[in-house]
Amino acid sequence: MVRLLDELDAILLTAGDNGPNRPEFDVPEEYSHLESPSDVLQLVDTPGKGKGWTAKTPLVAGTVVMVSKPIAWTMDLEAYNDEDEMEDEEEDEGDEGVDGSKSNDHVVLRVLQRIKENPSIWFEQVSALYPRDNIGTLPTWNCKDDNILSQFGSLLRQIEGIPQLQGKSDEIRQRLPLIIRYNVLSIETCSELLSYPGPTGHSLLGGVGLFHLPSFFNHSPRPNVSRYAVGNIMWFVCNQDIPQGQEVCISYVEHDVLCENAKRRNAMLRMDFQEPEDGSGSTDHDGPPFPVVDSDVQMELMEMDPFQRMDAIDELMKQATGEALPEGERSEEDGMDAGGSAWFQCDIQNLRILKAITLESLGQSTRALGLWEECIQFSETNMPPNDESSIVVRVQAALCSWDVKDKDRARKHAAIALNTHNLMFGGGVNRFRRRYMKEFCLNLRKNKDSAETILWPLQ
Ligand SMILES: C[S@@+](CC[C@H](N)C(=O)[O-])C[C@H]1O[C@@H](n2cnc3c(N)ncnc32)[C@H](O)[C@@H]1O
Repeated sequence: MVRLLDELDAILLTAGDNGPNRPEFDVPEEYSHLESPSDVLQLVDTPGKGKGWTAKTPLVAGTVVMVSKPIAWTMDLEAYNDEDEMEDEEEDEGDEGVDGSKSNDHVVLRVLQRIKENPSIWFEQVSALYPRDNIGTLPTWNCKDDNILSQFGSLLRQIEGIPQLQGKSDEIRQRLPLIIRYNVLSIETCSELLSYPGPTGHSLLGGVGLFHLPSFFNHSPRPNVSRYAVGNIMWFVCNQDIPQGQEVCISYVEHDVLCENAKRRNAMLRMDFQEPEDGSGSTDHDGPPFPVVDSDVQMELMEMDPFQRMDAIDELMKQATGEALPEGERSEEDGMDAGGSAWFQCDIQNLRILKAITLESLGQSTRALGLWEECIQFSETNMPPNDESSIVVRVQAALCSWDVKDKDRARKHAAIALNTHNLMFGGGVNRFRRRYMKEFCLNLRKNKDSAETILWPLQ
């Protein structure tokens, strides 16, 4: 994994004007037996859910159950030419609910290209994926890009001419876009990006892909498997002990929205099935339909001078917690008394992170430490067990504690961060230090004595 991370950094360093090249890795040899995980997982049919993976044997937390590379994938950068286009489409998607994204449309073409080159991909992998029947009951593909539609038509005509695929083009035309829609997984390298957005992070390499066996993971709002990617390779790891026979699920939505009520989770899921209501939906206040403090807002805030940023964060925090209305929605009468605006909890968490970073850069490390510890509390209460987000904030809490000379506290946070990381990602302190290298370099702390070499000494 360290080698792959180094290669990713090299790809980013040599990126040209059109962005970085696609990282195309093979599953590392030590994990290749997990491309087909028949020793640990079993496919079963569950009424109402279709096929899904279950544990074939008892699985302990930290077990890697599958490692996979996509049949085909696209980086978002390749699919979207400019930001405006991406924003316009997000608005459209909100209205129409079931429309595919442009990245998905690119994956449709890439999978079709792969089927053309190697027809067995259709027969042995893609055609086995959901939806397999009753496709007439599902919303049809709504591709708005004429160029993609014409390439799709042209590839289908070429496919019709391939002897093994003769008579298949109608089925492929109808099913493939739906297969992509219901099975693609987002690919983001390492969620430590949560605390490290920006042009030198790995966000440029993000995209979506169609995977074969991972497509049989069903969704749960309480997933017992977490996933992470390095380049185009995806790891699936048990985040808790799983008894034999229990269903093994991932979350189709980002972990940081899992603590929202079922109504909001369902809106984020945008699938043809709904998670059952959990009783919390009815108390929803009018809040934004999607999280607000995304990576663009975070970058915008980080570009401000720290004092100005503190004011902006405090103002957003008030809006997020319902103490104030967003700018433009205030009137003389209601002033700041908006009441219950109910933003997403992950927005509040992101604002806490940004505020802690800002306070530390202003030398107010004791106040920052309080916020880092609130972040830990939030992650550990609301995210799936052993979530990477809690490791990220523990790393910061350890470094911040060291800065305020609370060495015991620093060692405690450091040990928990390393142990959790080792459970979910393996590789001991070397891999840990490689993955958090950029976090260590954040230029926040007055104490520049490389606390990381003391807190996480190489063995
Ligand atoms: C990626 S596929 C998962 C594998 C699928 N069950 C199959 O039979 O191939 C996604 C589809 O599985 C079904 N699904 C996944 N999680 C579900 C859940 N928690 N409840 C009901 N259906 C679910 C939905 O039909 C969804 O569109």
